[in-house]
Amino acid sequence: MEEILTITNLTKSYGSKEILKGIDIHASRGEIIGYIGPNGAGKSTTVKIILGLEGDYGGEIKLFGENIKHNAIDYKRKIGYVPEIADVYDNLTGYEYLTFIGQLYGLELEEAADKSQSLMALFGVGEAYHSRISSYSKGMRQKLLIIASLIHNPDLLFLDEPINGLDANSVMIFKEILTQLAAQGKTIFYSSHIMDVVEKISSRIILLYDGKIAADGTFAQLQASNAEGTLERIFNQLTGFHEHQEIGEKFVSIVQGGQA
Ligand SMILES: Nc1ncnc2c1ncn2[C@@H]1O[C@H](COP(=O)(O)OP(=O)(O)OP(=O)(O)O)[C@@H](O)[C@H]1O
Repeated sequence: MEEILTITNLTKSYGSKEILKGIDIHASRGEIIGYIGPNGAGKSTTVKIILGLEGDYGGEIKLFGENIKHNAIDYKRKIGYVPEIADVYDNLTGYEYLTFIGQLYGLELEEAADKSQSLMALFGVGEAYHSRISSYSKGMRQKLLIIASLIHNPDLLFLDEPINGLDANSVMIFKEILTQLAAQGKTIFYSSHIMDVVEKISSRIILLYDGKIAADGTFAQLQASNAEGTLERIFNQLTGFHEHQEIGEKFVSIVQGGQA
């Protein structure tokens, strides 16, 4: 299988805080990798390093066979990214934003416009194409971000909580899009805390915990070597967490004026 992304012994610190303590990740063509871990584990940090948005790291990252340190610009054309929190230019219309992004990636205006309009229509937001983004609902903005990440037909896609705000029908469409993209040989990194979605769509799941890769395998493999049952239970087990009931009870008690 052609290796698209190879991360070897990646380390990253912020000040004296070690976030990534030497992680190894291999991703091949056509894989959908569910990249999970507790809040603050370093998932976004990993993605930002791969995208070249964070420079100061240890270890080696190869994309499409080349070390990203030696090939600073070219590889970015082959990557799409849906950030968890995005600064979208509110004053632009959907048309202006998407054609701007498309042209940044080297598309001609007409091609970018045709693609954008068709993709917005398919996602059920075609009538908002010429409206300002400031008037979009949360889900409409998310659809815009998804389209913007795909407009240049990237080979590698990084998605951070991509279905945030999407309604149930749109989630079904989006899952189908991911399945089709993977079948076309695209590689997808899917970061999310919604465990049942990760469980269903990922061909492989990687769990980042305490700066290291705590698990890496198919859902079936994770079940075989950890808890049987859902990915949520496997996540609880691998992160050593069992106190949800106790914490929830204390929380409600304090809300109601009781003792901690
Ligand atoms: N620019 C920064 N300066 C200092 N610390 C940072 C910076 N960016 C991230 N961190 C710290 O690095 C750690 C990892 O953050 P990161 O955003 O990668 O986590 P995450 O796994 O994506 O979390 P979440 O699931 O909550 O989105 C956190 O402790 C965070 O406070």
